[in-house]
This record gives sequence, C-alpha cells and structure tokens, in this order.
Amino acid sequence: MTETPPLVVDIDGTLTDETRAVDPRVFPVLSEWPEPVVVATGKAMPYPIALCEFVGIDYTVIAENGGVVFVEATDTLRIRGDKAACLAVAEAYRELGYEMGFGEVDLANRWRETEVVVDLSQPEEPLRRLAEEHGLEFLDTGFAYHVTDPSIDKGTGLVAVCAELDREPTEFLAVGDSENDAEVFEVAGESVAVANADETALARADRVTEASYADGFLEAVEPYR
Ligand SMILES: O=C(O)COP(=O)(O)O
Ligand SMILES: [Mg+2]
Repeated sequence: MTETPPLVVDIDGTLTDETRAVDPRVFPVLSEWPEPVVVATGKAMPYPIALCEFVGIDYTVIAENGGVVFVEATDTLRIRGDKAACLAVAEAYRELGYEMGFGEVDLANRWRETEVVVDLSQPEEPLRRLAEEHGLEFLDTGFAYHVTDPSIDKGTGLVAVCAELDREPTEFLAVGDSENDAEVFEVAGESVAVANADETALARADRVTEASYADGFLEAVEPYR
C-alpha cells in the first residue's frame, strides 16, 4: 500500500450522488483516514462544518470556494473576498430580472460571507456577463452559479490551511468534480477527477476515475487504503 497522503476533498459531485446527498460509504473512509482531511467546497461554512462534525473529523474546512477557511487545530478563521462587488452584481442582476422578465432572482446566499450564489434555474448569460463586467469570477459548479473574488479559490484556501498545519499543498491528494476544483488540483501533489467531472476538472486532473460521484471518490482513494 502506498503511503497515505493528506486529503483535500470536494463535496457536491464527489462525496455525493447526483442529488447532492452524501453517500454514507464515504464516512468511514474520512473518519479512518490517518492523515489530515480538508473538506473544500463552494458551499457555505455550516455545511462542511456539519459534515466534519457528523463524520467525527477535525473541522479543517475551505468553504465558499476559499472565501472562508477554518482550521480547528489552530482555531483560525480566515474570511477573504470582495463581498461588496459580488452584491453589486447581484443587485444589477436582480434589476435585470425585472427588466427582462425572468422574475425574482433566487439568491441562494444564506450564511455566505464572501460571494454570491444563484440557482441554476436562473439565466446564466446575464449573470456571467455582469460578473465579468465587475472584474469578478463566474463559476458554474454543476450545482449552482457562483460570483466570486478572482483572487480567491480552493487552491489559495489549501495554501492557507497548510500554513496552519505546517504541511505543503504538494503533499495532498485532491479529489473533485468541477471547475471550482481546478486551482486546488494545480497546487495539490496528486489530483483526481471523478468520471462525472466537467471538462475543466477533467483537463486539470492527473487522473480520472472510471466510476462517478462517490463511487469515483472511493476508487480514487483505494490505492491508499
Ligand atoms: O457549492 C457548489 O456549487 C458546489 O459545491 P462543491 O464545491 O462542494 O462541489
Ligand atoms: Mg463539486
């Protein structure tokens, strides 16, 4: 068995099935992993914190695509991102909604500190264009549209976690499924895309699993178990 690396793992599309339900088969893998486990997600902080709590692992979390980082081992919370710029985009998008008649914008932003998220049911192009006009990053994770600070991502989040844990990003195995995993794939030592990953993640990964979703995650970590 190859020496077990620390793990940085995405949630939606990687630990879950296609409905975003976490597959319970991943729980013992995460709780028994002998090296640090970092949960890195576009979701807001309460979700990865709850996952760590119920799996029984340290809260080592990258939320909001790197906008919010929490390391329980050093009790460090880092919040980074241009929330004001993101809110300006949301307001402009909401105005456009009324003008273009696509109705009330569903801003799925409860508990978010640094970015704006819009449900996939809303029109993509106007939001993408507004984000670009405001110099912000637009991400389609396959589960939601995100408007975020272009200088912040899961890769900068892992660098921040490593500074607290005195580890190197290159030690990590990264597993993910989407364009919001591209930067953490770049800084990790080994990156694996699950078979359901989008084009960006597939192109940026060192290897791709045969299996999809949580089956893909279990396949990705198999060599280390
Ligand atoms: O929040 C999202 O849109 C996707 O979340 P993920 O980064 O855990 O896949
Ligand atoms: Mg994902």
